[in-house]
Amino acid sequence: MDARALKIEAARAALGHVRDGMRLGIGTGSTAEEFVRLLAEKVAAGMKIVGVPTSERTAALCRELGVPLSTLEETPELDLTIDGADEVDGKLALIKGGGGALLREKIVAAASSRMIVIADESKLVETLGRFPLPIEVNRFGLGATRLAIARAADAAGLSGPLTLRMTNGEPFVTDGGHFIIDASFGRIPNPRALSNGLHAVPGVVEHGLFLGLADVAIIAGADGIRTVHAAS
Ligand SMILES: O=C(CO)[C@H](O)[C@H](O)COP(=O)(O)O
Repeated sequence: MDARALKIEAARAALGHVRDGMRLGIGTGSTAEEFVRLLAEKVAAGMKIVGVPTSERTAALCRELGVPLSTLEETPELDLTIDGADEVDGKLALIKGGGGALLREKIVAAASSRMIVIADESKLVETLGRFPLPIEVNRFGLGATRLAIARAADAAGLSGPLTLRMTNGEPFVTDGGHFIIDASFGRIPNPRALSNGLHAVPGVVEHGLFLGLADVAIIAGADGIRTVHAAS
């Protein structure tokens, strides 16, 4: 099975958790898009849900496919968010933000009673950090923020290149109008310490460590679907 087929399998399994009447957070990325396509089929067949998208990209796909949308202003509490991830560890700590939507993804996940992560098995890791950690930063004071991030990482015992994300020769700009620094720290044995340190940097808007947010991960692999639950 190729990677896309695995993403579809994970998305299909997650769809089994969606019930009529639910208020859904809808993630961003290629795996989340497979979920949107399957969800749209259910909606076309009569399922009543309302979705809050985590990016303009996801919102556009939902509109195109007829998935009804709301906002966190209209619908501030959600029943379930289904989203992809760049890395998932065995305790369901995540790295997200490869698609640049980490801020809205975290706000939506935090507004949800439950979060289900969908991924192919390549995303499952023993320790987070192989994937560079996306850090969303205010455009103002970029040099000072970068230095403060390096110091916060150092205090957590980490170091590595901090690369401003670029697209077509220009800095990548998030839906919120911010920049992203991709931090290649390597293994992150204590994500909580790093998270706390990064949150203390004024120019950091948010980072891609999702800790204590995911309840279930649905991982599709060559041997089938594996469901990982967060320890209660
Ligand atoms: O965090 C994300 C976007 O900000 C995505 O969930 C993450 O990048 C995974 O994407 P994909 O399903 O395309 O591998």
